[in-house]
Amino acid sequence: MVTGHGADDAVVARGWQATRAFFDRPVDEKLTAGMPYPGYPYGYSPVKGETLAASLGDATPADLKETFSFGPSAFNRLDHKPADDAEAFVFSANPWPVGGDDFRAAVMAYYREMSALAGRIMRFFALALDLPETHFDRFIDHEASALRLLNYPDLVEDPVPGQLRAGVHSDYGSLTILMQEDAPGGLEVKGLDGAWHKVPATPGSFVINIGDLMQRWTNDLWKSTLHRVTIPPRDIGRSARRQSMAFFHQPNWDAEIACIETCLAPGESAKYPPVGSGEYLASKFRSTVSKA
Ligand SMILES: O=C(O)CCC(=O)C(=O)O
Ligand SMILES: [Fe+2]
Repeated sequence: MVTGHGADDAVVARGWQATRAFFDRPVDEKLTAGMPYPGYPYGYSPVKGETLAASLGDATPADLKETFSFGPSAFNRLDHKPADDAEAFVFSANPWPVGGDDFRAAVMAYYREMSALAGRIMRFFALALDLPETHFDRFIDHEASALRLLNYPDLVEDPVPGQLRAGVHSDYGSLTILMQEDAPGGLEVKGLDGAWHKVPATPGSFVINIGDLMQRWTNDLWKSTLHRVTIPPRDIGRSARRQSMAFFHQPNWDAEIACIETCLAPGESAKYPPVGSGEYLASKFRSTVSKA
C-alpha cells in the first residue's frame, strides 16, 4: 500500500468519476467499444466475458465483472509499424466508446499519472535490490502498460459454485497500481501463510502488487501475489457495487526479463529462462478468454 505517492489528486478523482459514468451507461453504448474478438487485449468486456483464473490453468466459472482496458497505442504515432507479433499485440488499436471524449481524456490523464508513479516505484525497487537507482529506466522507457477499469455490479442471479467477481490470479507485468473502493465483496490476497487476507481500501492510498515479470527478475525473491475479488454476501441491505482501476505496469514490449545478478546467492542459478515482456503478456491474455 502506498501513500504520499505524489500522484495528482484532481487527475485521480476525475479518472475515477469518468469511469463510474462510463459504467453507468447502457450496455449497448458500452459495447460500441467492445473487444473485436475474445482475447483481444483492449476495449470493453461485459460481465462474464473473462475468466482470470484460467491464466493459471484453472477451470472455473467466468468472472462477475465488466471491464474497459486500453493500452500504450493511445499515446503512439499512428504511422508506427510493429516489428513483430509481440509488439503488434501490445500496441493493438484501442476501441473507444461513441460519445466518450471526456471519458477518454480523463482516463488517459490517469494513465499518465500512474505511469509516472510506477517509474518512481521502480526506482525504489532498484535501490531495494542493491542496484543503481536508474537500473530499470531503460526497460520501461517505451512501456507496454495498460489501464483496466473494473466494475462489479450488484448480483442479479445466484453465483454458480466456485464463481468469483475476479478469479484467483497473479498480475503479469512488473507491478500493478490499484485504486479501489470500500465495498462488500472486495479484494483479497493470499499470504505466505496460505490464508486469504482482505485488503483494506484506505482513501488516498494505492495498493501495489508485484507482477510475474518482477518475480522472474528477482528469481522468486519477490513473489507475484495471488489475489481474487470475492462475491459479496446476499441481503446486506445496501448496494455491493464495487469499482476499481488497475494500472498494469509492463516493461517495454521488447525487454528481455532475465534474472538480476544481485538476486542470486553465491552458487545459486536462475530458476526461469529469459522471457520477452510482450511475448509473456500475449501468452497470458490468450489463456483468459471465457469459454462459458
Ligand atoms: O478489482 C480489484 O480489486 C482487482 C482486479 C484485478 O486483480 C485485476 O484486474 O487484475
Ligand atoms: Fe489482478
